Amino acid sequence: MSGIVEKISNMVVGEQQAPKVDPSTETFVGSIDQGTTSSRFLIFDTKGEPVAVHQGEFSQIYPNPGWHEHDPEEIVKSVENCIEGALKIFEKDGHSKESIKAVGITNQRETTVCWDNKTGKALYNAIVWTDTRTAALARELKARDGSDKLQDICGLPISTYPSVTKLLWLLRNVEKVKEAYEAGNLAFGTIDAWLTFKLNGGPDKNIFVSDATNSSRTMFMDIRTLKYSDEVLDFFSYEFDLRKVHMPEIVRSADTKAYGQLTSGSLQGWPIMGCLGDQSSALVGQKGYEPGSAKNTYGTGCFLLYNVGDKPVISKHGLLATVAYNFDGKPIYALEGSIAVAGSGVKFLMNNLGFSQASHKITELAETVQDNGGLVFVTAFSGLFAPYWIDDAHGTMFGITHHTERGHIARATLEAVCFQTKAILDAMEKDSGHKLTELAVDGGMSNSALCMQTQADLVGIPIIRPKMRETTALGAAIAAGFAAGVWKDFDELKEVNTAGQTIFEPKMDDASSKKMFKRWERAVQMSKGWLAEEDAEEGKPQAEGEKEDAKKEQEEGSKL
Ligand SMILES: Nc1ncnc2c1ncn2[C@@H]1O[C@H](COP(=O)(O)OP(=O)(O)O)[C@@H](O)[C@H]1O
Ligand SMILES: O=P(O)(O)OC[C@H](O)CO
Repeated sequence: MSGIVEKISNMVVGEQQAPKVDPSTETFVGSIDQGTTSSRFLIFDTKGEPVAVHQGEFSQIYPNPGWHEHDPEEIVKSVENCIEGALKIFEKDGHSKESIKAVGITNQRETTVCWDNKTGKALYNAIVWTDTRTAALARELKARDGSDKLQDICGLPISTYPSVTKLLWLLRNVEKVKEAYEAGNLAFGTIDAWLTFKLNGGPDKNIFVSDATNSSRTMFMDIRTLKYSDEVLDFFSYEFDLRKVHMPEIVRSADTKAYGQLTSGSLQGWPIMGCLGDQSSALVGQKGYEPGSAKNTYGTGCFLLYNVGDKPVISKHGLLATVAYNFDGKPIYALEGSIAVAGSGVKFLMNNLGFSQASHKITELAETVQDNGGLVFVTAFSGLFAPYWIDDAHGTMFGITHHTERGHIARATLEAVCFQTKAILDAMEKDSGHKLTELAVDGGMSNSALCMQTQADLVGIPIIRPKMRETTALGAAIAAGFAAGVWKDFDELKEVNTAGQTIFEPKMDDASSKKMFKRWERAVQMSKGWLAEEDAEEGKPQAEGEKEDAKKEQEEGSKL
């Protein structure tokens, strides 16, 4: 949570009810931000300032090495709690919910949910975008005839990252998913589709939609037509006929009707009018509307999006083509560099290695040393994503000596994201033929000034950090606000979030910066090939019976 939002939450606690403001004199837009580690609901005024927020974390489930799941029902509950929490603050401050004109949704992308479209019940946990259980399956798919043609259609290469491999794994391995498929009741969706379906009350209304920024992360969508691609569906249908799987209708990112409305809670009846995958949303929130503008969001992972205008650019250097937004049927595209581990590396030091209890303390620890002391941490917990796409690496530290302290490890963890960003910018320059002159940043990890200074030093251009860093949520509010007529065009947003920026200018000399990066590149090459074929074999989920047995054994054990 960015500092400014923490202040808003703290200010309100324990304060008296403020005098009521006439709702006809105020206008607000709500934004659901469903991220990888937490959900939030923010309420923005027309200047793009958040006036109320509530955030809640939910369970991260890691059943096997490389597996990462979420409970889809818990995600919905966390969103509902956040709406109630933020609304309480909002009303305590004297505002009325009647002045909230619409709600937008932004969400973690690729994460895959399968549910029964008759009962509305999820059939398995959501498989999270970081999950690498499909490494062997991805290799199998890459070896099939025609696999090299897919990226040109959908913008993404085959890897464990897009939703398709997750769906195929669920069809192969989860009995309930197979049964729903056989019965013709299997619904597949990313988190945006699941949330809109559930927030609309489930099967009764059966609102089943997704916007193109989310659909472009499944591999199923033709990035030019914004429709499901027959060629892609044919390619992936060799074992299961994917046309038998219900997939959401692809709609515009701003729409007055398609997303329906909230059917329960204090905002029951309020319309959902906007939807953007979180990285596209951050680009919109950073006002990256001109071709050539870019943003880098340091959240759980880190994602650099570069606006390429109204035609997709299919990367030749390890980047992805994605939809930036589609407000009016004229889609705008981005080149994307995706880094799997950013803030999750910081959390790993905290939760798994017990380095500290708070994220900012990791930065403080990193500041206790002058430099990385020769240590390089290739944080390939999910393999390495862009621009490398190495799926047979795991996290590896190079250069440990008797000199190495915890501070060096903290520093190397922050630096790993900066190195990958540098590699992505180099690739982007080759793909686009343009060199960026500055980079806008946001996301939790951008709170670390040390990390942002290192970033500026490594890429050699100024890093611009806005004061209000909830730009992801702001993007979805802008999408909903466009549909609701709160804002009419980008010009009206010119002044939003411009005051109080911090600019990190490059300070390191060129030779030292190049030397650091060269050492990183050597480490990346050396991390390749760790996972042998037998390590990458597909895992199986625990069968229901086995789960029960394990539970009983545990209970009996604890009685002894
Ligand atoms: N001062 C800080 N230094 C380093 N990392 C930080 C700092 N503040 C927050 N983070 C990291 O940022 C991440 C949360 O960012 P956020 O944008 O909220 O992510 P998401 O939207 O993916 O849930 C966490 O992993 C957290 O450890
Ligand atoms: O949770 P974040 O902010 O790191 O974003 C997750 C991305 O959408 C995954 O593609």
